[in-house]
Amino acid sequence: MKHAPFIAVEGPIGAGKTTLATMLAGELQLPVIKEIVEENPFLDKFYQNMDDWSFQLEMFFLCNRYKQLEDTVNQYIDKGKPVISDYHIYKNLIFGERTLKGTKREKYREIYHVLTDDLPKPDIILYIRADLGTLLARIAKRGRQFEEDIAPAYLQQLIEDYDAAMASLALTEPSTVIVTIDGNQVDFVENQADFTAIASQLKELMK
Ligand SMILES: Nc1ncnc2c1ncn2[C@@H]1O[C@H](COP(=O)(O)OP(=O)(O)O)[C@@H](O)[C@H]1O
Ligand SMILES: Nc1nc2c(ncn2[C@H]2C[C@H](O)[C@@H](COP(=O)(O)O)O2)c(=O)[nH]1
Repeated sequence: MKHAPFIAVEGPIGAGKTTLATMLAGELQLPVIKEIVEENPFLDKFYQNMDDWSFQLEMFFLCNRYKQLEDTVNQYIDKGKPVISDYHIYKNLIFGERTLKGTKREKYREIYHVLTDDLPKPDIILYIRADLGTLLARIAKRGRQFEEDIAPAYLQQLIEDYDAAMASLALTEPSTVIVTIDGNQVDFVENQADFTAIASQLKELMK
């Protein structure tokens, strides 16, 4: 790779993004950028009434990620330092297209493009795919109270949205390497060999 890579771990809710990004950062001695979740004032309200709270929530995520990405550019990318993040800013569009309707969706889409089109995109995406049963089990294991009522149908839609989004990114961002990880079969938490295989593949890609 010509320059120090910007790596993003992606996948639907509970796929293991934060876990994998943190483990890889430790193994490869990389700085890690993590999603701000617990301080989010709208998430619990959103899960109780999506239609009422989706615009506030999506705008909050977008503004937070925009600021985090700006800081990441200044601290790492512009200085030629590699960095790993537990999300790709494109997820704002994945969620926004799913949760927003009508003019709010159109306005949000415009704001997303104005804010992000000129920002650097990850060179490598580690995309963790997992089926509904796996995601529900991991969300339950994580035990966040506000996620107890996540509708399985919403999660299933997001699984499909993520697949479509990664296929679309492969076409629109052809220089991005997308590595798909089967999160149902590959267990980087319990199985050291599985983790080592992912870390080795990433090291090769970073050369
Ligand atoms: N491969 C795995 N096997 C078992 N548990 C996992 C695995 N990946 C993640 N977990 C657990 O599942 C929960 C959700 O993982 P997390 O990394 O928070 O997902 P995400 O960031 O994608 O939402 C956490 O409790 C984590 O410890
Ligand atoms: N509607 C949206 N919800 C989002 C977005 N990003 C994250 N989330 C939710 C999903 C989880 O409940 C929680 C943490 O996300 P993880 O994927 O790290 O588990 O926040 C979003 O952009 N829109």
